Amino acid sequence: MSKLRVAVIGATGRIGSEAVRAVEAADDLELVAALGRNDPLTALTDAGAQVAVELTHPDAVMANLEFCVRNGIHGVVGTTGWTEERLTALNGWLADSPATGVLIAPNFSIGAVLTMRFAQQAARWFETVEVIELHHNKKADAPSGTATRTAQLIAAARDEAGMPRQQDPTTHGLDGARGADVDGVPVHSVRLRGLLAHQEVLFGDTGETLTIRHDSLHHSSFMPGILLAARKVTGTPGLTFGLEHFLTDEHRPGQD
Ligand SMILES: NC(=O)C1=CN([C@@H]2O[C@H](COP(=O)(O)OP(=O)(O)OC[C@H]3O[C@@H](n4cnc5c(N)ncnc54)[C@H](OP(=O)(O)O)[C@@H]3O)[C@@H](O)[C@H]2O)C=CC1
Ligand SMILES: O=C(O)C1=N[C@H](C(=O)O)C[C@H](O)C1
Repeated sequence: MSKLRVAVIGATGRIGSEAVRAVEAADDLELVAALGRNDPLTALTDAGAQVAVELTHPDAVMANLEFCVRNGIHGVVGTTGWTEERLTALNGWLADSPATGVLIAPNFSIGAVLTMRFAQQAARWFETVEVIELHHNKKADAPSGTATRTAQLIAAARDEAGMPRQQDPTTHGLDGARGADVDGVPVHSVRLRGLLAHQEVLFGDTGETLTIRHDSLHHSSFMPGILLAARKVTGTPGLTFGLEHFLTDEHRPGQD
C-alpha cells in the first residue's frame, strides 16, 4: 500500500521537529517536505504533499493554510491564535476546495482533550470556575489555545444549563490581577522556564473545590494525536475543530 505523503511546516520548531521524527518513524507515512521559516510553500506542491502538518506561529498560519487549501493539501493544524474571523476566512477557502479537510486541534494530547471534556461536564455543577494555564517561557501567545478553548466550552456548558455569568466582586486591584476574561471565565497564564504545557481548571462551590489538572511533560505527548489526525483528515472534508472528533475506541492503547 502506498504511504501517505506528509509535510511538516515549522519543522525547526519545538513541536515541529518532534513531528518530523514521528512522521519519519511511522510505517504508513512518508515525510516528503520539512519546511522552516524561509522555505517557499511551493516546496509542498513540488513534493506532492497530501497532508501538511502546520506548527508555526499565529502570524504565519493563515498564509500557510490558504496555500494548502487552495492546492488541495489537507491540513493538520496545531498552531494557536484562532478567532471567529480567522475561522470564517478558512471556511471560505474550504468552500472553494470542497474535497479538502482541515483539522485544527487546540491540543493534540489525549489528557488535554479529556481535561476539556471533564471540564465541560463539571461546569454545570459549580457556581465558580477559573482556568490556570502554565507554559514554558518561550511561548508566543497568551492565553494558550487550550485554555481559551477550555473556557469557551465551560461557558457554553454553563449557558446551556441556564447558569448566570459569574459575579466578580473585585473593585480594587491591579490591571490583569484577575486574568483574562474568556466568555466570562477568568484565565490566568503562567510562563516559567522548565515548564512545558500544563493546565488546571478550578471549580468551586459551597464548602468544596474540584481541580482538573493536566501536564504535558514532553512534546511526545502530542505525537499520537498528530499522526492520527494526518491519517484521518484526508477522509474528512471541511473544517474539524478539536481532536475529539477524530478519536474512536480503536485509538485506545492496546487496541491495535
Ligand atoms: N495543538 C497542540 O497540541 C500544540 C500546539 N502548539 C503550537 O504550535 C505552535 C508552534 O509552537 P512551538 O513549536 O513551541 O514554536 P517554535 O517557535 O519552537 O517553532 C515555530 C516554528 O515555526 C517557524 N515560524 C515562526 N514564525 C514564523 C513565521 N512568521 N513564518 C514562518 N515560519 C515561522 C519557526 O521558524 P524559526 O525556527 O526560523 O523561527 C519554527 O520552525 C504554537 O502556536 C504553539 O502554541 C505547540 C505544542 C502543542
Ligand atoms: O505552545 C505550546 O507549547 C503549546 N501550545 C498549545 C496551546 O496554546 O494550547 C498546546 C499546548 O498547550 C502546548
